Amino acid sequence: MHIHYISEQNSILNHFLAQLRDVEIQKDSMRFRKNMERIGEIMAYELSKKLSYTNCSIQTPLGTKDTMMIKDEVVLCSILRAGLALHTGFMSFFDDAENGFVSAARTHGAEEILVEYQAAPSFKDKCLLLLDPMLATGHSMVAVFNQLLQKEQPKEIHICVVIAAPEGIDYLKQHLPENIHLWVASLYDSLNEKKYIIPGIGDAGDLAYGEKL
Ligand SMILES: O=P(O)(O)OC[C@H]1O[C@H](OP(=O)(O)OP(=O)(O)O)[C@H](O)[C@@H]1O
Ligand SMILES: O=c1cc[nH]c(=O)[nH]1
Ligand SMILES: [Mg+2]
Repeated sequence: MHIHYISEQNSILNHFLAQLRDVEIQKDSMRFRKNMERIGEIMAYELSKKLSYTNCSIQTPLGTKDTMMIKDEVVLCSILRAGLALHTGFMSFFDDAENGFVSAARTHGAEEILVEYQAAPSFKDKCLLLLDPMLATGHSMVAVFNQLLQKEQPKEIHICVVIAAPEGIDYLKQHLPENIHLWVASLYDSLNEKKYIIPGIGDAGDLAYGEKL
């Protein structure tokens, strides 16, 4: 698995991650969602550098300009609920991408994952970006991956998360194909006995959309 950390170099990304984590600032759910979006935009830009490109000729009013454009179609697929705000950020940059949504709820202390709702286009021979801000045990991501790829295979796969625990990264390494990319925005988080990421941010879905019953 190719792992890309996008905050190894200091940048304004530090501020957006800090605001996600800040126990006071995160109480403003609009700002929380906006920060997820802005992190999604930064990650989308960094990821775009690793895609395949092909030469296209652009007609201007005064002539033509050869321009390298992204070669493959992109499909953005996020994991409900927390993935939605990250999805908006990616969509703002990959604005001609098709979009898919899959639900995943951790039950019984993250030992079981309930994958129910799935609405996704074909991603055969396309570049599939799987989006979820949190990678704790990795069980949700692997459950969704297996469910999505039951019938067809994409040309390439990029898993995009904001905050990852080492246990989650190891779990993906054990259960997913070698030739996928994992993009991570934060560094140096771990996992507690309740399978929450420490210091983490708390419950991303609840912070973005309200506490679920
Ligand atoms: O790596 P894992 O141990 O599977 O944990 C990560 C998952 O947990 C959270 O979802 P949750 O089940 O809280 O649903 P929500 O996003 O609707 O809050 C988060 O959004 C991830 O999908
Ligand atoms: O810390 C965590 C772990 C899983 N899901 C979350 O939303 N937060
Ligand atoms: Mg949650």
